[in-house]
Amino acid sequence: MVVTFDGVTKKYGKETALNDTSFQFQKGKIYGLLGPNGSGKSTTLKMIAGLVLPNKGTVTMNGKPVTRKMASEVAYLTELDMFYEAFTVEGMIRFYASQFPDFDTGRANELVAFMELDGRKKIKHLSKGNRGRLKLVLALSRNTEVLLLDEPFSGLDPMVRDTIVKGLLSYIDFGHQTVIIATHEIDEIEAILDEAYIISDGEIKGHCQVEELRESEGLSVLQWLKKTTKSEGKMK
Ligand SMILES: Nc1ncnc2c1ncn2[C@@H]1O[C@H](COP(=O)(O)OP(=O)(O)OP(=O)(O)O)[C@@H](O)[C@H]1O
Repeated sequence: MVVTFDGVTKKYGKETALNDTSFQFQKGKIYGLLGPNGSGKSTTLKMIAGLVLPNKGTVTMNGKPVTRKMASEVAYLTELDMFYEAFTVEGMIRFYASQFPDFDTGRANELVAFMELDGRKKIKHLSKGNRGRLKLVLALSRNTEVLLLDEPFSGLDPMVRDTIVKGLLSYIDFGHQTVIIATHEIDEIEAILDEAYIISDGEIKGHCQVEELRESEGLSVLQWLKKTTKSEGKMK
């Protein structure tokens, strides 16, 4: 699935989240969406998921405009709704299986074991980090053409982040899925990214092919980000 932003502006009242922005995400690649707080990363993901519509310009998937009805081709990792607090982890997996025909219950159970989650625990009794793990289980168990991960590692113990990030790779459908990860945890995901965009003040300030950046400029993504934005203090 090719996702294209063409001259997109999104305003929330007087606040401009995206300002006449054009960029593209290609099929089968993993993208990092980087930038300071409030730069428009979450808004970008919400627009692909059809949860927020542009004031100007178009967001398309394979040339078709994204509509408010969340496209079935998109899995969007977001906060778990209060509605689910009384569900157990296993109950949540059953619920997702009933809601999404593309949901792979076998993979979800594997991921629950990989993430060392207790399937019988209620969501309201999970720690923040374990809620984060459950959200990843749910997002990675969908067989969608687009996978959107908004701060997927927030709340995760830094000791296990690395293992989890590496483990994620085995659950991403390479060549088929377009994966977009909005994050400040650049060090952790650097190894899995194909490309990255820097977004700041609602505008694209940089785009790189990660391997090329390493080979031709000898820069890590974090170094490139710092060089491009010259605003290290803004990053976590
Ligand atoms: N529902 C909303 N109502 C009003 N303003 C909003 C809303 N959502 C986002 N904004 C504003 O739009 C701008 C972009 O926000 P967005 O959440 O997309 O940024 P972000 O890059 O994801 O930030 P962070 O890294 O802090 O999560 C910010 O100025 C934010 O305050």
